[in-house]
Amino acid sequence: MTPPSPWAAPHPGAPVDAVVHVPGSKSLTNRWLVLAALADGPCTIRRPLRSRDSERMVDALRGLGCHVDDSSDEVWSVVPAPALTGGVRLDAGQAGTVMRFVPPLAAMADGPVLLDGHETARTRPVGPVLEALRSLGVQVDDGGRGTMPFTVHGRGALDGGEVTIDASASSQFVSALLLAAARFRDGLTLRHHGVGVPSAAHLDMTLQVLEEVGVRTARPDARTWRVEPGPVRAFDRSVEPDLSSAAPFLALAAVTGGRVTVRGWPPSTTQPGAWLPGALERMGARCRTTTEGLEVRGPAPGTLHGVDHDLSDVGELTPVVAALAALADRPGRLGGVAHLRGHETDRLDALVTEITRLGGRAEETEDGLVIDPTPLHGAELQTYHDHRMAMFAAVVGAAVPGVRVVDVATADKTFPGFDVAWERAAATRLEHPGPSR
Ligand SMILES: O=C(O)C1=C[C@@H](OP(=O)(O)O)[C@@H](O)[C@H](O)C1
Ligand SMILES: C=C(OP(=O)(O)O)C(=O)O
Repeated sequence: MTPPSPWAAPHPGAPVDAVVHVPGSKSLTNRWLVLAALADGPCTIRRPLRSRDSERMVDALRGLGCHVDDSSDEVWSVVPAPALTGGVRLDAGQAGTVMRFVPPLAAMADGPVLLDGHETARTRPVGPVLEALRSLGVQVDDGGRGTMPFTVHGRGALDGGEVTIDASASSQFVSALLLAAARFRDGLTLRHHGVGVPSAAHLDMTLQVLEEVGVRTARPDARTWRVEPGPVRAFDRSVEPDLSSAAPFLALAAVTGGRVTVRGWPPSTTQPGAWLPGALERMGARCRTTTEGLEVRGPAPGTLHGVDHDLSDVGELTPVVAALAALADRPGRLGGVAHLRGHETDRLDALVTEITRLGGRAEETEDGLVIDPTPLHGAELQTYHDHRMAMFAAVVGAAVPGVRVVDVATADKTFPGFDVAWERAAATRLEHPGPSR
C-alpha cells in the first residue's frame, strides 16, 4: 500500500526493542544478474532483492535476450542468451548499477541498445564508461553529454585490451567494465587516473563476485585492475541482506537508546555496512553478534557522540550517518564523499537543506559536510526522489517529534515497504532500558 505523503515519521519517545529483517542487497543482486547474463549456463540467485533497481536490471537482461524467471520471491533463475540481442530500448530507472553496468553488456549485443532512465538519472555521469567502450572500438551516441539517454551500437563481441578512465565520480565505472571483461577476447587492463576512486567496499565486492564465478583478476597497483579472459562459470548463489538498508534500523537503536537486531548479518562481507558496527561504537553504541544477527544497543538518548568519519570507502551510508551526526552531542565532520553530488540527488546539498529546515546547523565542505548539532524541531522534509534521503528523514523523526516526510515511498528503490517495516520497529519498546540487559 502506498504510504500517505507527507508521512508522519514515527516518534517512539522511548527506547525501541526490535528484530528486523531487511531485503537482499541491491549491489549483490544486480552484480549476480549481470554475471548470470554472461555465464556459461543457467544460474540461480537466492533471496534476491525485488525492488525498483533490481526490476530494471531484470528487464534489461530480458531486453538483451536472457530468460529470467523471477516469479518466486525466494529464487530467481537466469538462462543466459546464446548471444546478447540488440535492437532494443532499455529503461535504467534511477539505478546507477543499471546505467553503468549494462553498457558493456550492450557493447556485446548484436545491434543498437538505447538506454534511458528517470529524469533525475539523466544528469548522473556515465561518460567514463562510454569513453572506455569507444576506446575499445564501440560506437556510442550520447550527444557528447556523457549521460542518458545514449545508444551503444553493439558489435557482438569486444577485443578488450587496455583502457584508462577517470573513475573519481563513481566506483561503478570501474565495476561496470570489470564485471564484463572476462568475456572480452583479450580481457581488460583498466587504469584509473584522477583523484581517488570512491566506494572501495563496492570495488572489493566486484572482485569478490568475479572470483566466485572463476574469473581471474589482479590488482597490479592501487590504480590498475586486470581481468583475464575466460568463461564466467554458471552459479547458484544466495544474496546477503542489504546492510545499507539495515543502517537506518541500527541508527534507530542508537538515537532512541534502544536495541535493534538485524537478522542474518553476514559474518564477513564486502558490503559497506561492515563499517557500521565500528562507527556506531565510536559514537557510543554497543554492538555484538548474536545467534540472530547483529545487535546494536544505543547509548542513553542525548549522549550519542559526534565524531569525524571518513566515508570515502562507504559513501552510500552518508545520509544515515548525517542523521546520527545531526543528533549527536558535538560537531562531526563527514569527509571523502564529494562524489555524492552526483548521486540520486546532490546529497550534500540536500542534507544541508533538510538539516537546516529542522533548525540544525550543517555546511558543505569540498568533500563532505560539517554538522554542528543543535536542538532540532519538527518539519516537513523533502526526499528528492532519493531513497536514502527518506531513510535520513525517518531516523531524524525517531528522535525529533513532528517530522513529516514527503514521498517516503521513494525508499522502494531499494526497500519496498520501508515505511511499514519502520513503523513496526518504531512501535516496539524495550522492557528494561538501562546500560545492561
Ligand atoms: O557498485 C555498487 O553497487 C555501488 C557503488 C557505489 O557507487 P558510487 O561509487 O557511485 O558511490 C554506491 O554508492 C552505490 O549505491 C552502489
Ligand atoms: C548511490 C546509490 O545508488 P545507485 O546504485 O543508483 O548509484 C545508493 O543506493 O545510495
